[in-house]
Amino acid sequence: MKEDVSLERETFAAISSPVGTGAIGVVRINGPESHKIVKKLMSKRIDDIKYRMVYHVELISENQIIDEVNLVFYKAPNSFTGDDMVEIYCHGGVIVTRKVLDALIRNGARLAERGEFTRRAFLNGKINLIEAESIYRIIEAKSEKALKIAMQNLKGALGKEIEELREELLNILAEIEVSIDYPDDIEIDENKIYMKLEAVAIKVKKKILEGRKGLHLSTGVVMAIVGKPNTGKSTLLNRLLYEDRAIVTDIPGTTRDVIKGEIDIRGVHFIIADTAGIRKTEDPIEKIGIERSIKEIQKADIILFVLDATTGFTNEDEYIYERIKSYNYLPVWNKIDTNNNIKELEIPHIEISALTGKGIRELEKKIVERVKEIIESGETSHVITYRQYEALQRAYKYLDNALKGLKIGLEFDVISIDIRKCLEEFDKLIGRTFSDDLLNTIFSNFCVGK
Ligand SMILES: Nc1nc2c(c(=O)[nH]1)N(C=O)[C@@H](CNc1ccc(C(=O)N[C@@H](CCC(=O)O)C(=O)O)cc1)CN2
Ligand SMILES: Nc1nc2c(ncn2[C@@H]2O[C@H](COP(=O)(O)OP(=O)(O)OP(=O)(O)O)[C@@H](O)[C@H]2O)c(=O)[nH]1
Ligand SMILES: [Mg+2]
Repeated sequence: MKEDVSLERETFAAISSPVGTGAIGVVRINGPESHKIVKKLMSKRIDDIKYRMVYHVELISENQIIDEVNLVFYKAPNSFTGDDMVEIYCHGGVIVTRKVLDALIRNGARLAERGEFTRRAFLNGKINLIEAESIYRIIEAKSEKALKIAMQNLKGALGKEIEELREELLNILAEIEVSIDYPDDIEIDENKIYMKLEAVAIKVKKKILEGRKGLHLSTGVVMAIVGKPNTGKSTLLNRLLYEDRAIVTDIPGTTRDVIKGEIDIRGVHFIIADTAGIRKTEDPIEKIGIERSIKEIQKADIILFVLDATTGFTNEDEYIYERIKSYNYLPVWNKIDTNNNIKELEIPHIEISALTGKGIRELEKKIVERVKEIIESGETSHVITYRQYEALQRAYKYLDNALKGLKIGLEFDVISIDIRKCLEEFDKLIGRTFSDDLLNTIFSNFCVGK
């Protein structure tokens, strides 16, 4: 249904300035009909419109003046989107911007979807996918550092590095393929191939390690609250967020899905995920919830392992401990306001009452100490989205496979499969290849009008 409309009416419009009152509001219209639609509304008739020039006119619809505005016409492909486009600078009121938008819609445009202007810029080859993502990060940046790496990416930082790695891999692949095609004529130096491939792998690995820091700076530190059912995880989430976000009951298995909240703790931005209590269960919904908890463990930079002082350390805790011990976790004994059964663990732990708030400040301090080590160590890379991070991880996996294959003397045609897979990941990362689903996921984060 939605798609039919967009095919029918390719020209779309949106308010691009923030909702609210401001000195000036910006309304944009993009697509083949955009010039015609705006001209219809102009008080002056201008026959040979000059592009990228500011016109001062009144917009008139149904004999009523909508507003006195400035206008700029852009002619494809010389616009932000690469399409025909018009920018309208009107007065910045909530009603007046909406009336300008209404007039455009009534004259044949449709409403833009989230991120659709930027999406057009990507589809028209004006920017690559990493640059599109960096525009979003620029808008969302909450610190100067975050803004700086996003801005460097808009100027192609990560994209260029990936293009270079891609070239190196293509060269290696070419050498290998020649030897596959002409096995008798070409003598290939396997050692040299190995070293070239290893050099690429090392660079990718470095990107991944540094990428973690880039992610922290631009999105926040991911903290998962994990434990068996009923230990007070949701109570703790609410306490840390200063907000009644998650449902709390005394029934074990209350939280079914991952519940997230964001907050600054001592100057560090955290994304906190409260998870379903982990236990063996036959309940199909709870099972899915627990699978999600396990996924959050893998994504987290720090895990709060919540233990219940009223039960002590049980077999269920042991089961979870086995799953998290290789990650960065912090044991937290909760409910110390009650008679407690705290068993000393070898590792340092923290004691709190999520209910009364006792020990929470110390917990926050400990958490920040732990993550500061990660945040402040090493270089920053230009990886600024989880998508980019995961693509690099997959790329590395294929390179590693290829290297292992070379070591044990696999045939070149087998090695070349892994190299191609890695190239595919690079292509997806930059957006050289993409699916509608991927674009929908990326641009659905944007605001309308961007
Ligand atoms: N008024 C206005 N300000 C804005 C934007 C916008 O779309 N409109 N931007 C939106 O994000 C950012 C600037 N980015 C822009 C990127 C490309 C083009 C553009 O017109 N590109 C043409 C011409 C290039 C040239 O002559 O330099 C092109 O690529 O062909 C404009 C703005 C921030 N400020
Ligand atoms: N006495 C005491 N009770 C607490 C404390 N924290 C949580 N509780 C109680 O423990 C029960 C479970 O709390 P929840 O926060 O729902 O526990 P949960 O770990 O999220 O449970 P699931 O979502 O089922 O895994 C509730 O009755 C809470 O009021 C605490 O510090 N002291
Ligand atoms: Mg819960």
